Amino acid sequence: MWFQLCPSDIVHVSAFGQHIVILSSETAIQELLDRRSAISSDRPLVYFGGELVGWKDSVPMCPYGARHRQHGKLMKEVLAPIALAEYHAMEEEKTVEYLHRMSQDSKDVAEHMKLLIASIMFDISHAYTVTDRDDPMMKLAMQANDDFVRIALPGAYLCDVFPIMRYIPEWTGIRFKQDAKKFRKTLEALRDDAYEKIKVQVRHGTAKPSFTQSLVERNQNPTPEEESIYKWTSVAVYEGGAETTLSAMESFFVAMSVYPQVQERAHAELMNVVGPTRLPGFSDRPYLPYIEAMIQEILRWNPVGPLGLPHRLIQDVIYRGYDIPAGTILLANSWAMLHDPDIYPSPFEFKPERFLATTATEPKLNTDQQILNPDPRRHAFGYARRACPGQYLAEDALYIAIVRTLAVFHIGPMDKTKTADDVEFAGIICHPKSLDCVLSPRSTEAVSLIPGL
Ligand code: HEM
Repeated sequence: MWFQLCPSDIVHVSAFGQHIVILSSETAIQELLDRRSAISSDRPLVYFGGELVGWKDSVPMCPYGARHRQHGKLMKEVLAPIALAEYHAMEEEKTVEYLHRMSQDSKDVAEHMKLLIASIMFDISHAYTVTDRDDPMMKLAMQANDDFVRIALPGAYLCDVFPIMRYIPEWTGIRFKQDAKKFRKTLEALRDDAYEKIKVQVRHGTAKPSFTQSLVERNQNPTPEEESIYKWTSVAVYEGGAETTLSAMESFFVAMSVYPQVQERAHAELMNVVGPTRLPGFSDRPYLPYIEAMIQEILRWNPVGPLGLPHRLIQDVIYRGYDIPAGTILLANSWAMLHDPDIYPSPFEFKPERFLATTATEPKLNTDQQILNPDPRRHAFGYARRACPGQYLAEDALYIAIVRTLAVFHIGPMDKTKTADDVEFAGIICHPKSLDCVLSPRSTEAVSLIPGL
């Protein structure tokens, strides 16, 4: 492995012939990912995940080209603004079910959140109702997600670095082949089971409206390639959306438990705008600037994907006089950019007000004339042609879960001595190391806002 001297805003690591370049400035990202998106919109096809497990056919991982464009068109359809508005009523309903569960047992916050997010994503993709934490479809999807997180890092398995190892036969009992077989089985079940059921329902005229049902109905004699794209795109709604939105929700709970003053200000805004006699809904959103700023701060404070997902260069590039060869994996260090103290003063503090309109006397530019506190979603949702297609659905889900939780519950730390300095996050999809917060009803009146209680 070697490192070499390169422009200060990129780090070039090379190991066993594989080049990885980490981009740590806005300029590097603009130059290498945004402007040159045509040559950096590919994904690295890591042998283990891509080839052996089969991720190479899915939206997040497939190479750039006709298949990706087709995926993209379908994703735009299910996530179009008009479709997102149609999901609002369902999201409000699912949030009420979540409040019910939380009011009965407020201990396992992460489990309640998983269930809420899975129920929203599966309703959109398959009109499938997730019942409880033992739901078979949710378990399958979570397993596939765990497998993905394990294998998504280039080089996670030795056979990625030494492709010759792929020829070691399975009967030798070698670990990576056994793992691959298990992961592939889970992934194929997730891709096929629910889709095949909906196909039968469409034939019998009993399918409920959903994204998958619309894909099956529009083309009842698809080619194998078309059908494969339909299946992978419908799975992408859950696979792209669940773990990521969950990570952001977990950051919200952690932030509220260690920044009580932020929680109280957000609650006060809710009381001013919505009042204590009803639950907040989507129609209140334009009138809640502090909550909106809080969503931005959640995405900045603990970016869900600190290094995003890897891109791959398809041709040689020169960046500030420095040669970067084709095949290089590009990683955007979004975390560094969202914690740059020259751009986001006091970057480790959770301060939603940094995104509110400042007074005339407050500076908007730093001494280098760079804009202070720009919208973090520029980095949080990735870049160019591979940018996240689910951004607005994610923000809707975060908004409704946040406002309704705050309207009914108070969030506090399990351990009262815990402060913001004790909070730690880890992972390529970044989760807090522990989610030790407790929820208690704000008041009897607040709990009585939950319909049906
Ligand atoms: C807070 C929630 C979310 C965050 C922070 C997030 C972030 C990201 C990031 C950083 C990428 C990589 C972009 C790149 O490589 O440049 C990505 C890709 C992707 N996201 Fe999201 N995401 C979220 C929610 C969602 C949701 C709700 C969906 C689907 C409904 C979704 C679907 C996808 C897909 C399909 C890709 C792959 C895009 C491609 O390669 O063409 N994401 N997301």
